[in-house]
Amino acid sequence: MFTSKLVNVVVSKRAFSSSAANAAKVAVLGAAGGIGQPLSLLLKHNELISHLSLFDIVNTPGVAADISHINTASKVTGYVPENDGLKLALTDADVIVIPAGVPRKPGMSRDDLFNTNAGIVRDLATAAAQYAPNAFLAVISNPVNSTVAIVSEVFKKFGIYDPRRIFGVTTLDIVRASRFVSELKGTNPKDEKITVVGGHSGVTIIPLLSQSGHTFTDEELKALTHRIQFGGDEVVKAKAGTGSATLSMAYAANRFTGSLLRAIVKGEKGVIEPSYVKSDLFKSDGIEYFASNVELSSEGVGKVHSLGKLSAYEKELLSAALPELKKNITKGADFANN
Ligand SMILES: NC(=O)C1=CN([C@@H]2O[C@H](COP(=O)(O)OP(=O)(O)OC[C@H]3O[C@@H](n4cnc5c(N)ncnc54)[C@H](O)[C@@H]3O)[C@@H](O)[C@H]2O)C=CC1
Ligand SMILES: O=C([O-])CC(=O)C(=O)O
Repeated sequence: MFTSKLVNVVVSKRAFSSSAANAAKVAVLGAAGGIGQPLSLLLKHNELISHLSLFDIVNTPGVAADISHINTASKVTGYVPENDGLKLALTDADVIVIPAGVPRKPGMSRDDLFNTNAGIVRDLATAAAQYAPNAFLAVISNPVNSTVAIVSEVFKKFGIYDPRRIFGVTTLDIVRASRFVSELKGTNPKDEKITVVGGHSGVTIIPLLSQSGHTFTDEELKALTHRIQFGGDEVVKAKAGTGSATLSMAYAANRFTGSLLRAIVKGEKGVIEPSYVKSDLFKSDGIEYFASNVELSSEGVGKVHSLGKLSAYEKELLSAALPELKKNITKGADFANN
């Protein structure tokens, strides 16, 4: 009796992680940056994380030492490239979150970051493929519409591609949308469930406000849609050359990572987190990745939800988004394959 109980415990504990029984090793790449630091701070509070592994090209030992004093159970380690730092940071990681790369300055588009960030993401994805081929990977680095394609192509080259494990983090668009709608309607943003689909830049961000349960005048609809699509620009402008959204992004990435961990570590069902993933929704238009509501499972992407009924206005937004999205995806895939 006693022995068999013990065996059961051991078996169920082994079912999940390579690094710990019922908690995960999470690696943050770009952990000393504007997003990386507050994100790591928030992740330190997550009891589903046993080991928080922080990597950046600079300053990570200090960030890790600082965060490691917080009295939650997880272990925190910090690495820089010297002495096999990236390999050590990634080995046995269950989840990899990537906020590495340069942010926008006023006047730039997310695509203007491609020249710098594409190479950074390709190199980090290459290391992930080598040292943590079974990990789930969440890309924050912009342009997300392209960087997800880069990671996917790198993983294909290594023969380890599993589209259920790769996510572009678009949570901030949903966070903003619920906040902006609540400001207009005088509601609690926590109660607002606004669906945002497409990609993560300008016109590729498509809020489905017709599904929000609210009614809007045409003027309100246009203003809200524009604000959700260009919310990132508001922050870039206000920060006046010192960067883009970091704190709200850390909040959003923490929410996304937390949802993913609930699905993959605890096997929780019905966790829906919108994200930019391999999707068949617009396959016939030649579009490989698309953000929509995604039901997470123990394998990562479970069910990709379809868009539901769109208004005439939303159909127009979709028509404007698809060609841009296709261009961004092709650019990323071509980069990784050349
Ligand atoms: N998906 C989204 O919704 C959002 C994405 N972003 C994007 O996130 C990225 C990071 O933004 P911030 O944290 O504000 O920038 P940041 O410049 O403050 O931090 C970036 C960090 O990446 C590090 N880094 C650079 N090359 C690296 C490499 N090869 N390996 C590891 N680390 C490396 C830098 O040392 C730095 O600490 C940007 O591309 C930005 O556009 C920002 C906000 C929202
Ligand atoms: O606007 C930017 O460059 C950063 C970003 O992706 C966002 O805030 O949504």
